[in-house]
Amino acid sequence: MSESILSPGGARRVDARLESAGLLDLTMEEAGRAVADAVQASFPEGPVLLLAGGGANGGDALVAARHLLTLGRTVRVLAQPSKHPLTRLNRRRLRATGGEVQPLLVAALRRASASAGVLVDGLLGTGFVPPLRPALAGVMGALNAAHDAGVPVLSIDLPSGLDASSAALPDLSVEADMTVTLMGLKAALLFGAPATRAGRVTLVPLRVPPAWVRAEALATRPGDAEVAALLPVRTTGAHKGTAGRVWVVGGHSGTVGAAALAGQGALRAGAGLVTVHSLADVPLVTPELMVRRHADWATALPELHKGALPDAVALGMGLGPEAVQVAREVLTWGVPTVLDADALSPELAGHGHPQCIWTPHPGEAARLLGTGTAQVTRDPLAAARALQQLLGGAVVLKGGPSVVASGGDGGGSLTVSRGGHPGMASGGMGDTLSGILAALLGQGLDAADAAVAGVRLHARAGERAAATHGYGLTATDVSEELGAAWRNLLEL
Ligand SMILES: NC(=O)C1=CN([C@@H]2O[C@H](COP(=O)(O)OP(=O)(O)OC[C@H]3O[C@@H](n4cnc5c(N)ncnc54)[C@H](O)[C@@H]3O)[C@@H](O)[C@H]2O)[C@@H](O)CC1
Repeated sequence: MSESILSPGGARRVDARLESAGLLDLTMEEAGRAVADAVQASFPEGPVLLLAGGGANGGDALVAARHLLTLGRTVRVLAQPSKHPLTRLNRRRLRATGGEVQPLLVAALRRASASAGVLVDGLLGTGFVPPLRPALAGVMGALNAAHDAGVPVLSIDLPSGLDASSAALPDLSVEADMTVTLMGLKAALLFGAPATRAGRVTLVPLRVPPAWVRAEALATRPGDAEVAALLPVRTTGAHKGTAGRVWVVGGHSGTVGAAALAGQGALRAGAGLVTVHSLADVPLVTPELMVRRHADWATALPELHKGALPDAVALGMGLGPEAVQVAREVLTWGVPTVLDADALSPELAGHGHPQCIWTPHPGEAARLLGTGTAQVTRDPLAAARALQQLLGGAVVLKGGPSVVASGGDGGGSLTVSRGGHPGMASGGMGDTLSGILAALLGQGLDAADAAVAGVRLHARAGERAAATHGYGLTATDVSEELGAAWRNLLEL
């Protein structure tokens, strides 16, 4: 199932629709109940200490407290005063069912947390507008101190203090072991240092009309079954000429391995015939790979153009200083093309076509956009969208997780990949990905589908290889798991 990623503004607009339909009370009830269920399932022992802020995030905590009470748990609630009508209503409901609500004071929090089995953070959700007001800073400091002392913390919607739409870490935010996020994912739960504050994230979609949420989604995160549906299917009559002919254009003195890895990735992602074109001597990492060494590109490219062109090209991996010139010419062929590494230059903006996939990492993205890497990593969704507008085709902004932006009617789409492994942070991984993407283009996928499927395939292969190699993972290990990763996606 595809999951939606919501901005605070998007969540607010769904909220407004729920309110005008008279459903907001039921939604808060469902949210609070889901939080109580998560507490029961993951933290079944000891008293539950719930902290409720003044907004609807606090309202969710009050609903959770009522359910936990009726389940027989010992419950302690510390709450800020609230003007929110539903939060006030749920405070009355909690009291009416025997729950006590005390003021949210640092001293009371310190006392109660000493014996708590779990602490529930319902202070701030998507309604938080930075910067944090000092009154809550002391409370959050005491909450984090309890966490450091070993009390597990469950945050509602997102850890308090995080800006839902930003991947930048604020000075102070709650450190959670688990986050129950509501209706849709939030960018802060997926990217950068804020994501590490959230612990294990569980999405509770809530029974809200899916179309309302989809209409507000900044981006989606496709499920594996949806990715599997994009993968090419062969007929029994398939042969090497119909399974995609891929050219890898890359490699230079000292960086020939990059082209070889891309070639290997393409073969392992199902390409029928893969030829590496280079000015350098490319090692035959896989004997099935064909290699053509050229004297110079000025002569080689027109010659190649005169013959049968391939179904897809991967270009730029270790290609060196001539990459932009080579890319300019290859792009005129109109063949589906993956542009990576040295070919990721702002000079190529306007030279691409709809069947191009551009694959920058954050540093390359910053260079393309004329900005800093920090700006790219602070908001990878916005950066991916801006790159797609600059370059056209599909863009894979690589990272953990990667973002795919593609064009099209209605403004195109943004998807966030799932999975992968930190062991994939090693040289050559991007080269393998370029080969995979070219193989999928060569097997007939369009740029957007190839990008989404290829990134997930790469991540899944990385997960498999990491099970054996951990942080010692190499790009070759990932390539070797590609066939099994493909099977895993299909076997769901
Ligand atoms: N449809 C939805 O969007 C749903 C939302 N729900 C909950 O509602 C939350 C959003 O509720 P709200 O919009 O009421 O907002 P929040 O409850 O997230 O935040 C508002 C509260 O935070 C305080 N606050 C804001 N900025 C602050 C700052 N800089 N320093 C200190 N305090 C600050 C405000 O004074 C107010 O008390 C979600 O995160 C989620 O937990 C759920 O009830 C389920 C349905």
